[in-house]
Amino acid sequence: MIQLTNLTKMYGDFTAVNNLSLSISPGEIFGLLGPNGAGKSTTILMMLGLAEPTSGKVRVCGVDSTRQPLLVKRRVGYLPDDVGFYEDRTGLENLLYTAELNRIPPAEARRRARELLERIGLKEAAEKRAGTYSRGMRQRLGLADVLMKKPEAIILDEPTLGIDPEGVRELLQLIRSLSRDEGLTVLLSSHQLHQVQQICDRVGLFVRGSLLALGTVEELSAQLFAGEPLVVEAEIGGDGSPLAAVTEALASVDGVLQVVSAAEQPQLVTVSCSRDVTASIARAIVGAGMELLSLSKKRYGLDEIYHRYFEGGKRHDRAV
Ligand SMILES: Nc1ncnc2c1ncn2[C@@H]1O[C@H](COP(=O)(O)OP(=O)(O)OP(=O)(O)O)[C@@H](O)[C@H]1O
Repeated sequence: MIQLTNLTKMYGDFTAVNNLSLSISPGEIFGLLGPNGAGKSTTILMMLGLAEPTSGKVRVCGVDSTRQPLLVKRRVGYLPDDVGFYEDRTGLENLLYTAELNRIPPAEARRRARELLERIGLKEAAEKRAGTYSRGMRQRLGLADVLMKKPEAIILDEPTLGIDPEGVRELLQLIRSLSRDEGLTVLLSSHQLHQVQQICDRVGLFVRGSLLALGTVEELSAQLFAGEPLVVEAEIGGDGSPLAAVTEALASVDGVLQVVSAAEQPQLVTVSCSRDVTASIARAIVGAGMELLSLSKKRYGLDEIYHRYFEGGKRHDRAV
């Protein structure tokens, strides 16, 4: 449904999107994720035919967006991060105006608008002026607006921005159920991984114009943290700091790279290993007469992805 092939966009010497290849299937909900300035909006503009790629190809709904931008616009719904409505017209009137622009016959337009307003939870507010809507209500009206013309795919740029947590939850569930019920392909961009990952079938992590990883959130963490040392955490009973004793006990365990503990939690000893030697660690600690309260493998997940890539932590330069 959406096919990007070696897509690159330069602004002068600056590469905003670097050789991006991506394929999104019909009915899929795909999250294009990345921190501010990653190149998400630039990619979306190229998909919509609103920006010309420096090189590479972009096809949406089988149409070359660069060559036939008007055709793409007819088939794809686009929700920008801040939707413009006629503030002094009601929600319903705004939808009817969109219908008119898309040459939808009046009776059908009215039926569809009412149906959508109910679906998005704005039935009661249908006759209120859009200028009085909250940010969350505006985004939901925006969603109804893009659905008026029955698009095959919708592209949402930062749809959850500025909405309170309950509003975010409602909006995301709405996007998911619309996609499922109508077989709609959804591409959404966000720098809020925690929020959107729950509804995305797959995500692509985009940093400084390059796609660093692609897949489900689990696959993403496996790709991003492959080659990292395995970390095992051991909780040792008793008073005082067991660090010296654990270090000595593990000195002969092949595969152990480093043994550390934090001053504020001396009983919790963190062991970095080049491979999974959890069982040997357990044997060595117990064999040295210490009380092993717990032993667990630390899994890299959303928190680490978030910290490392979205909050400006250490950056990987490996691209897929
Ligand atoms: N018209 C332009 N001219 C020059 N540089 C641009 C232009 N548009 C975007 N950029 C630069 O390209 C990079 C990517 O911008 P883009 O808006 O695509 O990122 P983004 O991931 O959508 O970020 P945000 O979440 O902040 O919108 C940024 O460094 C931005 O400053």
